[in-house]
Amino acid sequence: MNLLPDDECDAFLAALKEPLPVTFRVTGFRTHTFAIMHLIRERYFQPFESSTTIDKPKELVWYPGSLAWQLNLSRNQLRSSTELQKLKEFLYEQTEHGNISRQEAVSMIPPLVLDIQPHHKILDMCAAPASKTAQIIECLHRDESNPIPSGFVIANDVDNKRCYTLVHQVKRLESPCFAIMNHDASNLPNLKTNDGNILFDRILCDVPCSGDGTLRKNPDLWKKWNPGHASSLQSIQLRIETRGIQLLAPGGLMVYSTCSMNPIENKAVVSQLLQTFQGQISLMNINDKLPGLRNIPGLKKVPKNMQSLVRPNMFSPSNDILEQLHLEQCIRLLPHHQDTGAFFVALFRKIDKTLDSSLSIQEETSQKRSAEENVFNEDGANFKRARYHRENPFIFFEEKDIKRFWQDISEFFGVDSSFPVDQLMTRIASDSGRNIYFVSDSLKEIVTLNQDRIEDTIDEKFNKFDKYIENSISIDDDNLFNK
Ligand SMILES: C[S@@+](CC[C@H](N)C(=O)[O-])C[C@H]1O[C@@H](n2cnc3c(N)ncnc32)[C@H](O)[C@@H]1O
Repeated sequence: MNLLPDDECDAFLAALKEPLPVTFRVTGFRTHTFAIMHLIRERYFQPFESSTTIDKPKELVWYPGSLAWQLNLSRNQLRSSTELQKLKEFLYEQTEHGNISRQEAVSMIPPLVLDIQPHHKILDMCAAPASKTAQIIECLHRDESNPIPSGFVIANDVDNKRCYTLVHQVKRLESPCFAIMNHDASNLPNLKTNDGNILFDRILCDVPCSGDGTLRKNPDLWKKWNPGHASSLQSIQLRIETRGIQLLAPGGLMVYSTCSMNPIENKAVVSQLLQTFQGQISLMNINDKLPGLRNIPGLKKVPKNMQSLVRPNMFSPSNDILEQLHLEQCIRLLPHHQDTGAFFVALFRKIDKTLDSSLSIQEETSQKRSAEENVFNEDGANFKRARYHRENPFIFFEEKDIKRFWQDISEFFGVDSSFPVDQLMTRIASDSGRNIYFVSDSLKEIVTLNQDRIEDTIDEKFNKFDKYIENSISIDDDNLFNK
């Protein structure tokens, strides 16, 4: 099929048959991050030095700060190893504390190419279970001297249950600059601010896909795979990606990624998007951003025998157009390149000029397409959209709350009088069992200005904008004093 050079086929197939090695990264960019990494190297990597049976850990050289590592062991081998008991316990414990993330190597790539800065407004369109969202939040907080950056991250997922997993994963990071939306990403509503609708500086579009890049981790996929799978997902992938471009600010970057090797979900989707937004977006070169990462350029043409379920945008455009698209700037990571799963990454930049009015940010239309049509789980299977539950309102502290609660709390914990009390909120109007949350001022603006949409749409029994604020600085948390 010409998916890879002939002389790499044997290595590719051999890698696919091997279990996936364990990879992890130490989270964040703070001083303690480097202290934890030092501890791991000095103390927990010791058994590898003396062992004759296990390979030494390998640094993922393209990940900044020497913070990501690969063990030449599968999860099962690590679980059953007595030699590595201490490392195993440490990894488990530190994962619970949010200091370590057991993330697939290739899945770490998309957030890295976005070059995230603390002032960026960031959207993660298909975010659950949040491994990349966590990475994005860490980048936003990379400047230790500024604990509440002006930027923020909105993470969205259509699957209501998976949004709770998202909450669980991300709350360990204790960021006041993070909110979750639960919505079909292909029809995401605009979010209002005092300056108009938000256009995002950075967007991660990690779409639902057929997932054949995860064959090493999910061997069951060998039995389930069929070519129609990718074809049926292509339409939603394209619609999500299109909405992403509409929500991207001029000059902003959007990364499109899949854990699929299928050109129908990768090259064909990227090529269609470039043609739709011709002259308004450009494809960026990723290779120079991650030195040391082995990969293969994006395919120029979709192999003919993959076009089993035919739509026009599954075919390659004419050679003239192809030459202008520069699809070779996308990257494909294959399992034999550096002993990982497979992945596809494309990076777009929105050209810094006013958009053609037909493509400008669309006010959400209550699309006639049923929501169910747009919902796919991780295996790409269409599932029934979960019924949405009414979420509690977001109630920011007012003068009466300050008198009733905050005085006692702040005295007890010795909170500085400069603490921005008006950025505290609760989710329950009554006094009983209240959790108190802290959000940054930019996030407060978004929550306040978009609150009405929640009620409107719930009345319609169709969830258009339903979010959970989860920054989880509860009052018994030591971090309250640091914020
Ligand atoms: C590949 S996974 C995302 C993985 C995630 N970015 C991470 O790094 O942990 C794709 C996600 O898309 C979600 N999804 C499926 N259809 C969607 C849609 N129409 N809109 C938004 N999310 C969708 C799925 O629920 C799933 O959580």
